[in-house]
Amino acid sequence: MLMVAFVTGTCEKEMGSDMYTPLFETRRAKGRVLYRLFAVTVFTGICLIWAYRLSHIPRTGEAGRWVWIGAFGADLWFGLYWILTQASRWNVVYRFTFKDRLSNRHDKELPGVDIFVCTADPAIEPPLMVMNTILSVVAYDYPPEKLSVYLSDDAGSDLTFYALLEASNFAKHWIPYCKKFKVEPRSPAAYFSSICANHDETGQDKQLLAIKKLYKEMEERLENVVKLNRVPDDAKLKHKGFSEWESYSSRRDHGAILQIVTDGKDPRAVDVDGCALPTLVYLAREKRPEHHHNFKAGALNALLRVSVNISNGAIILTLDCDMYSNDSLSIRDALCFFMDEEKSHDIAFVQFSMKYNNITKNDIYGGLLRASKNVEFHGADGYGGPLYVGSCCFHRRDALCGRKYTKDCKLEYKSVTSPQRQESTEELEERIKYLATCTYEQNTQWGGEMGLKYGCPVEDVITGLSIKCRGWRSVYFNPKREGFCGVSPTSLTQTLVQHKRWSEGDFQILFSKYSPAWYAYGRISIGLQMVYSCYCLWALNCLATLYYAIIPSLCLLKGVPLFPQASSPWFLPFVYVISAKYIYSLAEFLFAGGTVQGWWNEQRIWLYKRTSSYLLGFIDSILKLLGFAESGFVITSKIADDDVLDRHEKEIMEFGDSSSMLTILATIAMLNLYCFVGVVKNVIMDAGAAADSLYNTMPLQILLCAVLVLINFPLYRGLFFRRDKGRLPSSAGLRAFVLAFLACSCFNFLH
Ligand SMILES: O=c1ccn([C@@H]2O[C@H](COP(=O)(O)OP(=O)(O)O[C@H]3O[C@H](CO)[C@@H](O)[C@H](O)[C@H]3O)[C@@H](O)[C@H]2O)c(=O)[nH]1
Ligand SMILES: [Mn+2]
Repeated sequence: MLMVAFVTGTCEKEMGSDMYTPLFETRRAKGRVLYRLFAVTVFTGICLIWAYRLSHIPRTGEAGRWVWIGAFGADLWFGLYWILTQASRWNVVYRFTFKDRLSNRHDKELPGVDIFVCTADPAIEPPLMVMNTILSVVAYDYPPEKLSVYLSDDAGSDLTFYALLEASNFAKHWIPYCKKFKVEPRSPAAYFSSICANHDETGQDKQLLAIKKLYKEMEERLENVVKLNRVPDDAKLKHKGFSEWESYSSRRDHGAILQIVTDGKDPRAVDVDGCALPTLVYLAREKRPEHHHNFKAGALNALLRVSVNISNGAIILTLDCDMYSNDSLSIRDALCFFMDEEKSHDIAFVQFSMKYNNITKNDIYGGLLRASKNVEFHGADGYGGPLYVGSCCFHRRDALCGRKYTKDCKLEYKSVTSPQRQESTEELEERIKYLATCTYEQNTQWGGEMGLKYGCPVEDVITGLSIKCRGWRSVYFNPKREGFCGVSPTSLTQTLVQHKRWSEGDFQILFSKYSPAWYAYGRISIGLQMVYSCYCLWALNCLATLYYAIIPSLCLLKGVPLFPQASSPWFLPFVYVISAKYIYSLAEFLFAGGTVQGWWNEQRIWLYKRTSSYLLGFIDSILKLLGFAESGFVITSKIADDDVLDRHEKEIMEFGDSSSMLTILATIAMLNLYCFVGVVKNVIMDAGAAADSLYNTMPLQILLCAVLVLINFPLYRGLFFRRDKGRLPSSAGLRAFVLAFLACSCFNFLH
């Protein structure tokens, strides 16, 4: 193994082709045996807890029988769910690429790569941000004649088109600059802010100033256009493409607009140094009120069809508009997985990890999902591959379009040439526009067996699963320097809304044709079935979590014990399982580069997501199953006011507008505060013996209630002590008071 690792690309060539050296390597995580032993001890603890619950059910007529049965249900659920999560930790693997070998062996015959960037609303996805993403990918270190970038604009906005024209002009300066100075990252905004921070402007000073000036001018123009909400007339006259907007009536009602902004096949398309430019295409598919547009999945499918006729890249990268490339060599990394002579033939997609440039030190909204990024996806990789999460993922075109895996599925990049063309760019645009019309997909397999799946708010996860069910594998690549960098939500409401969409979508997959629970059986490994089930069951977690966040505290106030006494031997498994689980999760978090405060914040966010987003996601899914609701796609906003950003920097929780989700969270927080204060009051009034017996009979309930009060601290602060705009709205607070009071009274009345 070591030997192979040290053979460099050049040696390889000299040794001849009979000596195969892989383009990538897979290493198993260390300490797996230790982890498995640990997991077995926790499992034993869980079994003991189940045994305790079953053997101590109060008899009919005795107090607390129903709450006990409920607690058994919750413990059973948590135990079973914990077992499912073990699949993500049982078989962790890491991947490493050898890009120098790729260059030595394949540099002359690299496949075409098509990059799809999606945007949907210039008001919450600022064109300047989108253009930074576009510029970061047109500047990839890859032969320009093999690189094509497509922007799908679901808003069909001439502002975005204008921005793309501006970006294409700026690219003529930016690409040569990046290549000359080996710039990283290649999103101009990110690059400029990174060098400001480092004060490292030696050597290239003059050119840096020049390119920065060009960028600032572009930035100003784009910001002006957005502010005025219209494109200046002189710009409209300069490019014939704007005439397409003459028949445009609204973002939900317009014809297909296809504009090849830079045609890589045109010899005049060169940068300031005279080098060829990558192809750059703008597409706003047709939208009509009477046709459902299927959100991002519909947009990507239109791009899949249109791009066949323009560049037909064998490899496709899908990107959200807020995820810029952070490493100009990522395409080459991905190709190491697709072009290895022996191990690549069944790899359908390579999901890259991503980082976020707006996450604060202690990550108050848990946006990083550290465990998923650094452990669970590696674990999924060990069983056949990670989920496709929509962005930062390289696909084989044929697999994404519905091809089944068979033994002869080696990537045929040499025979897939980009279409030869006799016609002019305009003629081509006119000829293939119909591929992006509303009616094109009628009576076809698109959205079903072909392309991205329709009807699910997480089109990405279900599409990835269906690809796997057709026999393919995927790979998770999490390099030291992340390949992509994006924006994470900066308010609690946004985080909760995003997770509602995810949990709802994942839950629906469980009941879809591609259910990981039954359809996938025999098609993917059992380990991977478990991994997928974990995500699909996020929503259902709401029930047991709500139970734990409410009932034990109410019982505490009433003096009904739900857990063993401190002196009982049954106390031990509870203490062991709880501490083992949390100490392990803290260790995992710290190991993945987090802080203790960050871990605490993440626990809070899990509680909030489970009790609000997942609950509503669960309810909506049931309504949808019964045919009462339709699934939507609430786009996450990528902008925020200055004072919101300021609070974000200071890690002050931003509650935002009064949504039903905030009311639920506030109700639970109030209820626990009420119970806790009630218990403290009783202890103080009774003093002595009463307090002692309380500590002995209900230590775990006291602990649970205290932790719930402690973890809700930012919420009490937002309700009682803050005056800024990001505080918890008093309407939500008022509703929470009433609801918490009602809950306590009802419980008192029933028991
Ligand atoms: O009708 C739509 C709605 C959204 N989008 C685009 O989809 C992307 C993701 O939308 P966003 O609001 O940022 O959602 P996120 O929750 O951040 O997205 C995650 O979750 C989605 C599935 O719910 C995946 O599609 C994304 O790739 C994944 O990053 C953005 O580029 C949007 O422009 C469209 O193109 N058309
Ligand atoms: Mn996003």
